[in-house]
Amino acid sequence: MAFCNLCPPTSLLCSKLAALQSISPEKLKPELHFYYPSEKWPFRCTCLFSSSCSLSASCCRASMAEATAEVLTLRDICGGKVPEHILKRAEEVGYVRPTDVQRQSLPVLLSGQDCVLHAQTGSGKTLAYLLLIYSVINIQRSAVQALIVVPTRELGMQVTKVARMLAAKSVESDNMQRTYTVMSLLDGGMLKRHKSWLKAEPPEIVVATIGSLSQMLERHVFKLEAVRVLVVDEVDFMFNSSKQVYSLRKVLTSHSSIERRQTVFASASIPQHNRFLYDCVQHKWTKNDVVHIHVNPIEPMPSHLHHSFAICSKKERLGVLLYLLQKDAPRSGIIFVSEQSEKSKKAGRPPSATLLFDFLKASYDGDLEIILFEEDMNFNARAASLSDMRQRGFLLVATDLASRGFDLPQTTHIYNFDLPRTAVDYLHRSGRTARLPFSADRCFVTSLITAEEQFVLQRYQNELLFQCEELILEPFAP
Ligand SMILES: Nc1ncnc2c1ncn2[C@@H]1O[C@H](COP(=O)(O)OP(=O)(O)OP(=O)(O)O)[C@@H](O)[C@H]1O
Repeated sequence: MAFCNLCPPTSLLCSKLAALQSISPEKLKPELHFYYPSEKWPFRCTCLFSSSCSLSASCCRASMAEATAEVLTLRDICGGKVPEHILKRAEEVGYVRPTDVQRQSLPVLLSGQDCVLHAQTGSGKTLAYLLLIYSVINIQRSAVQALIVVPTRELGMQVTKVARMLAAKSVESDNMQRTYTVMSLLDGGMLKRHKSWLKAEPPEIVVATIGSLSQMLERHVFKLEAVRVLVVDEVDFMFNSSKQVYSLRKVLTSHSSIERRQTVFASASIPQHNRFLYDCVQHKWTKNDVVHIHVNPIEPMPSHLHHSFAICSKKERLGVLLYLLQKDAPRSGIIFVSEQSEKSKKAGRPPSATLLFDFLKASYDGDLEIILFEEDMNFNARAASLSDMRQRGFLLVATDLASRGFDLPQTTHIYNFDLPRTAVDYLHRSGRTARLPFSADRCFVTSLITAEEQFVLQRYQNELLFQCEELILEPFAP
């Protein structure tokens, strides 16, 4: 039985399936028979992930996903490549079974190829790229070896937390106990202190917002020459942001080179992804053979989300929201409000998030803590809000600043008090709920819209392929 060394899961899968007599070929998808047609099934499978494989890679992956879903663990996929203490720690915190994106991407990532991870919100992309990072860094080398670029301070804090949690156990190296160090280089942070730290004892992993990272690179505080993995999370947002795109391009092409590093881009939304992949190669953001791991392309939204809308006038909205909060009794919820316009700022009006927050403070009589999170708050106030959210049930009033990257798995309800500006924003707001990968519990997204906005919501439904049900509010009169 010869297996391609690029596809360790294949050999494992075969031996596991062989051992597990209970799984018969009939239980698997028909495409799989095509690859395993012989009587000796499953021993004929060889190089499903190999680049020399003549069969369609995506087809292979889809079939593999079906089969591996039943038997493989994260340890099966990563064992021998990701250090044992990291895998143990992952298991201790409950990461045993791989999610779809982890199952499909890890073999490719661990084989060293550049990747675009394109999978639903809450699908576990962070763990996928962190396991890759821990598989390549060398604890004996004192240099920044992995860099994760994120769009916001809050997402950076979260990624840092997961990275540190995985590296919590120390390893023995040169007769010393060492742990991997993870530095967060985030806007609003103590850059002076970080500067000394970077010079004295460079961490193996840096998680950075592009503003702070660029400052450090321009001042030659550190270089990216030893970086072996470069991840850009929420990549579509970063390339779309006029403030971030210039610096990001510089990091990708001037400060480091594709030849020396493995590049990973991640997001739940990559509009016009074929064009993006073309640009990746053309602009040398990735190598030519970058792999697009697209999980659930025909279902961009998590399936156990229930979407609804209530039609009401702008004046009625506060009353309707209060009514819905009482009726739904969320475990925790996020209420999204539009960002304040420049015109309204100039006129000296308070942001609508603050107005709604004040209203709920005065009128909501449920058990949840009302918390505010918006652009105008300083970084300390934002951090305080985040820590409040982690401690008890909450109703968070937020702008789209909270629509990407926040991982608060206890959130059961999302309310769009203002309709998001784009379908992509709708997707990311909705993705702040349904964040327990193996749970079938239903979570809810409700939009409060005027009759005129109904066609906008319909457009989002067409684009994101989901159904939205109308809530009939009668006999309630807000
Ligand atoms: N293998 C796993 N087993 C159990 N839970 C997991 C696993 N992988 C990830 N999770 C959990 O799933 C949740 C979502 O993961 P993560 O934040 O990585 O999603 P994401 O794909 O980056 O989402 P987004 O695009 O919204 O940022 C987290 O709470 C994480 O702890």
